Amino acid sequence: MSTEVSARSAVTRSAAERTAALRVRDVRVAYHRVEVLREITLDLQAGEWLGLIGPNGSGKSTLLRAAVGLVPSSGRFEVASGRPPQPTDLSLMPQAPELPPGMSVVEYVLLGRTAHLGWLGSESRSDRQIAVNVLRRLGMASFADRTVLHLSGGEAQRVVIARALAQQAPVLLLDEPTSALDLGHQVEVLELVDELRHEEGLTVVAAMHDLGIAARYADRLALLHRGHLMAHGTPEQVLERDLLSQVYGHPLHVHTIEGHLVVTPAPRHTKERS
Ligand SMILES: Nc1ncnc2c1ncn2[C@@H]1O[C@H](COP(=O)(O)OP(=O)(O)OP(=O)(O)O)[C@@H](O)[C@H]1O
Repeated sequence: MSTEVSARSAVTRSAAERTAALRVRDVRVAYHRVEVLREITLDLQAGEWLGLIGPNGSGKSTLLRAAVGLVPSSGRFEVASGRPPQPTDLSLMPQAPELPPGMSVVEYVLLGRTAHLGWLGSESRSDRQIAVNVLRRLGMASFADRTVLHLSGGEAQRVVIARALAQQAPVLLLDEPTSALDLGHQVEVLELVDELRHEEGLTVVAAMHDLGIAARYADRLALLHRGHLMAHGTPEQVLERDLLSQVYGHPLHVHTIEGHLVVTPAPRHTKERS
């Protein structure tokens, strides 16, 4: 079942395609001949936030990794001008990157500038300033000279986000960016990304497991299940109780609390007392 919720006219669709920051066309990925992404087609407008949701193993990371060429795919990814993405077009914050031992935080964040350096080029003072500014905006300026291996899980995750932001690509791909963060830091990071979206027209694709948080920040959600795009639309359209219960394999409730969507598991069936 595929639910493309918004039916647009052909005229509107071609206009939207022209302004898309990222187009995904019939993308398929197979690992060892087992297909894990099947005919994914999506358009992302400049400045839009797309939330990528779905159970474990549904294909979220694979889609993000395929977009930056880390896994081979068939079909097409295209950026605004209709060409395939170059390293400066898309920035991926991977789910669990290895942090190089012996590297300081600021050196690690500077790796985000690599896509902007020429062959054998080295970082300039302005690259360093960009890295320091990103760390400052994430409240991590005082960590700049610490070694990356001596960070807590949440601190390390924020440093990985800093590296992705330092790349200053127009499209930011975040793979579970806040899974290791406490509530305060979750909001801080997501608000910063949202600010950059509004200030600089950054386009965001964020894979997240917390459906309520995903709904709060995303303009649209894309729900993956076993490599299929099951639903695609506004959070109100996609966070539908029966669909989510089917996809997640457990009865779920969808509530609206103080204007925000919240998804909770239904309590397990308990035996009625006789
Ligand atoms: N390198 C690989 N080799 C073989 N199979 C892989 C590889 N990477 C991922 N897979 C498989 O591809 C499918 C999709 O995985 P993927 O990591 O994209 O899912 P996900 O939605 O990001 O999951 P999660 O929410 O658990 O991070 C899974 O069945 C997974 O086991």
